[in-house]
Amino acid sequence: MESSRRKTKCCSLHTVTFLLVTLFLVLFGTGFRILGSSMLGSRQAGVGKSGELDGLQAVEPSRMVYGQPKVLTPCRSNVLVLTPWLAPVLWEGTFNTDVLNEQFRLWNATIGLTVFAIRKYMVFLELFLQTAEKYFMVGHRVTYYVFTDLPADVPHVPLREGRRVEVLKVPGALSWQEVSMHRMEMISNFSQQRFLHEVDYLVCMDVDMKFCDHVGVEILSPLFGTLHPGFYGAAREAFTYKRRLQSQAYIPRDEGDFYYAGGFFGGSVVKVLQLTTACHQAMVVDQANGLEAMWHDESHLNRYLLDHKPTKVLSPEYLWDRQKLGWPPVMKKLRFVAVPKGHLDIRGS
Ligand SMILES: CC(=O)N[C@H]1[C@@H](OP(=O)(O)OP(=O)(O)OC[C@H]2O[C@@H](n3ccc(=O)[nH]c3=O)[C@H](O)[C@@H]2O)O[C@H](CO)[C@H](O)[C@@H]1O
Ligand SMILES: [Mn+2]
Repeated sequence: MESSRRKTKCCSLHTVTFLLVTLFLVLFGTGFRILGSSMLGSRQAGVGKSGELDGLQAVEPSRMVYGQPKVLTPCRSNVLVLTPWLAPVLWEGTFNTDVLNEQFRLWNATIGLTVFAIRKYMVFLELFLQTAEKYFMVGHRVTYYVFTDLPADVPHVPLREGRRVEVLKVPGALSWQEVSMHRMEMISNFSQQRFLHEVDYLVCMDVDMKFCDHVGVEILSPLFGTLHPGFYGAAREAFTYKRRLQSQAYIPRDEGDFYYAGGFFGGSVVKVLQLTTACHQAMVVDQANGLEAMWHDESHLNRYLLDHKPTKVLSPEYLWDRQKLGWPPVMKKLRFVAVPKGHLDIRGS
């Protein structure tokens, strides 16, 4: 009797000890993991505190745990993930945001975003900036370059740390086609004067849009374009390229890789400077010859990106129109979508 009670006592003592040890290990383990992940940046960037070794400093190797890329299991089987010139095509499921963020944070790159809000298009700017603060390059340094004829009307949107708005005053008395086309000229001029000295990358976007999901450093590359949502499944003959032989934007029917959208392109400042300068010059030549491409700047962008292959191509997840196109299952995320606009109303002066 006595021995069985002692046995029970002994057992419960063991159980308590076991539980305490387990609790200690779990807490210690979790604490260590939290500490480890929060220290990842500093460990990668520098040296451990106790890392003095005979006057030499020992650098702890960085450690990051994430799912293994599987050689025999393609990340997406129903979409093109690589162009014939080996540029990645960005779709949800093809990249790991944590890995990319870690790489870019070490480098501390600054991203410039150019957006035009001229005349009535100012109405789109507040939602654009608010949603950009939620989804665009979160955790990185961002400068929004707002080109406008109405500097006093630029909304004051609360910004995260390391982010700012720069207002650039430009003339406003242009038709909407002219505004759209003059963007190339203005981005080119400001790239030379300022952007080259202020930011590492430029991302150029339409303003009549809002962010709905993550758009991060995965897009950054020397030169990138975005698949137009209306043509990603179409044959090249159906693309609305400029088909007049005399135009600088001319593309024959048996040429063309993709139809890129005018509303989202970018790259390093040098590459964007080259692109916008070339497109602007091509438009000047066309104008002198009495030609205006049907899709204006977009036609010239397409000609340029055919000759200068982009180093990354963004899928239509990055530029979508839900009103026109719904939400097909191939789009796992809709990241940046059109805000409906009454064309005649908004485009009038
Ligand atoms: C999503 C997309 O790929 N859009 C392209 C498409 O039409 P969109 O119909 O999207 O062109 P749009 O009316 O949005 O004009 C392009 C952009 O120019 C700016 N703007 C325009 C007029 C104005 O009065 N004030 C002003 O600020 C504004 O930033 C606007 O977002 O084709 C255009 C050329 O025809 C451009 O290539 C656009 O980038
Ligand atoms: Mn637009």
